[in-house]
Amino acid sequence: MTDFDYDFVVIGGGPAGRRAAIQASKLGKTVAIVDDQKKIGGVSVHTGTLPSKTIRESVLSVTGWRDQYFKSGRQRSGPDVTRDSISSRLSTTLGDEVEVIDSQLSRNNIETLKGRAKFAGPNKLSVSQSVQGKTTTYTVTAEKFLIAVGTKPYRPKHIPFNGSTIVDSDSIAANMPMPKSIVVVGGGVIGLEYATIFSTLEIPVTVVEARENILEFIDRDIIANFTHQLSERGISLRLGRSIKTIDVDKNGNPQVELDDGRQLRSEMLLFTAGRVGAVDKLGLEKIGIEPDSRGRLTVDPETLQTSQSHIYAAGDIIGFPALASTSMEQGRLAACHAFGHPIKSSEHSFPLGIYSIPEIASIGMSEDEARSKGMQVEIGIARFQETSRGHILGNCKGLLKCIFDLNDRKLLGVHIVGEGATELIHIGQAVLNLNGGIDYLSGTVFNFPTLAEAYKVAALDAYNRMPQTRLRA
Ligand SMILES: Cc1cc2nc3c(=O)[nH]c(=O)nc-3n(C[C@H](O)[C@H](O)[C@H](O)COP(=O)(O)OP(=O)(O)OC[C@H]3O[C@@H](n4cnc5c(N)ncnc54)[C@H](O)[C@@H]3O)c2cc1C
Ligand SMILES: NC(=O)c1ccc[n+]([C@@H]2O[C@H](COP(=O)([O-])OP(=O)(O)OC[C@H]3O[C@@H](n4cnc5c(N)ncnc54)[C@H](O)[C@@H]3O)[C@@H](O)[C@H]2O)c1
Repeated sequence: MTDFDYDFVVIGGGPAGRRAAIQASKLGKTVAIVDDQKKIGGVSVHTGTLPSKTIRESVLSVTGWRDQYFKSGRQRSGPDVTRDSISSRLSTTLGDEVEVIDSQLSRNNIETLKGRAKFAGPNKLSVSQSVQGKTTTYTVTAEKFLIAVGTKPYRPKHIPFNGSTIVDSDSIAANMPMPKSIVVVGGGVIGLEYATIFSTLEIPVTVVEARENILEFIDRDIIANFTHQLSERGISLRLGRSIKTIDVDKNGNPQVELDDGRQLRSEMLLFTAGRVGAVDKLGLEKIGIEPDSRGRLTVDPETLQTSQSHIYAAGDIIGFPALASTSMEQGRLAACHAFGHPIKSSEHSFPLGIYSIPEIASIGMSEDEARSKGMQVEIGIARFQETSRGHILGNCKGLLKCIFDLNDRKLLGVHIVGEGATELIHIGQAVLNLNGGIDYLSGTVFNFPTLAEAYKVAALDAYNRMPQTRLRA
């Protein structure tokens, strides 16, 4: 048998890589993670999930957003106070997170190798690290590998990124700007999360989205409520519009020309039109693996093996759904398969959570999807204003929508917009995945006063409209 330095080497210290490494170590394997950043954690900890959610929480707190209903106006803090508050919260939150990760890895005897990994052969990586301008390179061998290198912002060549007035989401996470106005190009998840954060700071926001609708994977009633809330706040949505040119004027301010000839001017432009796999200089040609045009890798969805059976891939690099939550589970599945403990990937629906202001969350089928499959459905809707908790919070604009199968009374989908949506969705997730339905939700007792009570209100709403013959005696 060939001697390798490690049983398993993971490239990338994000959620997929870390979960895989810990799982392999629990199975008694020798494991190393190679990561090219100063601190472990990946996009999730340093430029993506955690920074954006921490900035959001900080902005909600500094603006008194959650209390606005009871106050005559919103709190106004100067940009310096806001920026200081964000940066101190970011430094504490991310610092704590890195400490926990470091401790988990060391408790599990996982070695962390700092540097950029590149395949030098089927079982060989070269790792290069630059310290004070001097690059050192060494070789590491392993029996099996996981590619969990994640993604980076898509930066087309014709966009004049300059790191100050024309930026991507990495720049925002590194240094939260306070522009006087902002244009966000790309009304996807990242664009809308940041657009609503800026708007909460009372910064005028215009979102340009090439498609006719935003977030097409979310139920349309939820999007109607969401876009209504955005327009009430003055966020301008330019849907079905693409960018003709983006330039900077003599003051360095972005100037956008849309395909209909309209001009948009602002102090800053955030470009969030998707992400691409971080596969450049990974030496994939040395191992016969070819990425697609967006740098993503194809794997067997059951085993997470690439075309080379000893090389696995997981996380954002394999594409949809590209979430921290699903990446972790993919990493675990890959490690279990690699070391003889295959587990079946869950057939259960997973939730989506969008941390815009207000939040959106969703699980299962949308109404359109169920109807397009020819299913007979009944819909139950609860507005947060129908719950006492909504009144106590002064936050009544939320909506919870349940979709039930009219024939077997089972829950098919839940869609929520409003405070707490990303937490509330897990009640729907449990009921849906355990095959529950309208009888459970309408007959169960929820704590009072809670927003969770909206599930009961929605279930009763649907129940009252169901044809009598289908109602249980
Ligand atoms: C702004 C933003 C907000 C987000 N919010 C959410 C959210 O709220 N909820 C959610 O579930 N998901 C969210 N995501 C998505 C989430 O961050 C990703 O799904 C997750 O980070 C993917 O994890 P990963 O393990 O694939 O790799 P990543 O977290 O991308 O980490 C990959 C690591 O590998 C390193 N690397 C790359 N190439 C090499 C190489 N050759 N050698 C060594 N190291 C290398 C990278 O530098 C990085 O450290 C968000 C993403 C962004 C950008
Ligand atoms: N809460 C969460 O779970 C969360 C939060 C942020 C990011 N993420 C992850 O990050 C990934 C990337 O997010 P994203 O928002 O960058 O990508 P995305 O693919 O979700 O959205 C990009 C949007 O930009 C639009 N677009 C593309 N080119 C355009 C152009 N030239 N002009 C105008 N619009 C254009 C697309 O139509 C699309 O709606 C997501 O798919 C998601 O997996 C998740």
